[in-house]
Amino acid sequence: MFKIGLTGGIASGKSTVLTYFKDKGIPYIDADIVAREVVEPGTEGLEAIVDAFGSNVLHDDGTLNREALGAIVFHNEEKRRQLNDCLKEHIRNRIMELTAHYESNRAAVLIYDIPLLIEGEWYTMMDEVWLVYVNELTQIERLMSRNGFSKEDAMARIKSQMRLDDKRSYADLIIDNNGTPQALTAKLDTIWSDRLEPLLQKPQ
Ligand SMILES: CC(C)(COP(=O)(O)OP(=O)(O)OC[C@H]1O[C@@H](n2cnc3c(N)ncnc32)[C@H](O)[C@@H]1O)[C@@H](O)C(=O)NCCC(=O)NCCS
Ligand SMILES: Nc1ncnc2c1ncn2[C@@H]1O[C@H](COP(=O)(O)OP(=O)(O)OP(=O)(O)O)[C@@H](O)[C@H]1O
Repeated sequence: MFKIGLTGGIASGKSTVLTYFKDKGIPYIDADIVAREVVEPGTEGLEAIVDAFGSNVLHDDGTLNREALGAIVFHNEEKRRQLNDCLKEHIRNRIMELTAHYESNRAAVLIYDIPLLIEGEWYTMMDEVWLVYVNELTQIERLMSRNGFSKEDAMARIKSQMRLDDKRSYADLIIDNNGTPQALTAKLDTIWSDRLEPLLQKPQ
């Protein structure tokens, strides 16, 4: 199974790229979805968060108050590390479990959408790393408009990740997403026919 690690920075366009390949029927693992699963009520992940941050990061119904936790961790490096420590093992276990599932289903290709692929050293288990790249100005604008964040909040989230420029040297393929959605689709059409279709046609 050929493993592709799709990464980028917050709001650089990973989900948009993933949607293109999902629509083609390629199996995928979305780390943001996994990160939500491991904090559902009753999980060890949520328990660890409450131990570390207190019950004021919960809604009245016991679910995680993501806004409250985000406001803490994206403005405080140490708290963010603490959160990562609470969840990293649970996220890793679930991703490895899903990987085993796709291996046993004899998938030819698996795409991993992992925002912290480089920071979390996931790139070492990938056959290729694909980086969805935008310049910082575009990233700030798209993040502000998608999430309704102030410039300060957008910057705080961007600064909590490795600079996109520093991620470039880890990438086997850089997908520049500074242009229009149509320009992105044209690039993905080429990647599909030049890189993915040949992998899918290889005998298993
Ligand atoms: C802090 C939380 C509750 C905020 O939730 P919120 O709904 O506002 O954001 P969401 O989960 O949709 O994440 C949006 C983006 O933020 C970035 N991000 C998330 N967590 C982190 C982190 N710990 N460090 C740096 N960037 C992060 C990613 O680019 C992600 O795509 C949430 O992000 C979280 O639980 N983070 C810890 C888990 C994690 O590390 N996830 C990253 C995927 S492995
Ligand atoms: N080429 C483009 N032109 C204009 N807007 C775009 C383009 N590509 C993506 N967007 C928009 O930018 C925002 C961020 O894109 P997307 O959600 O795909 O990023 P992401 O990297 O998955 O973000 P996150 O790390 O937060 O999950 C979305 O609102 C999306 O619709």
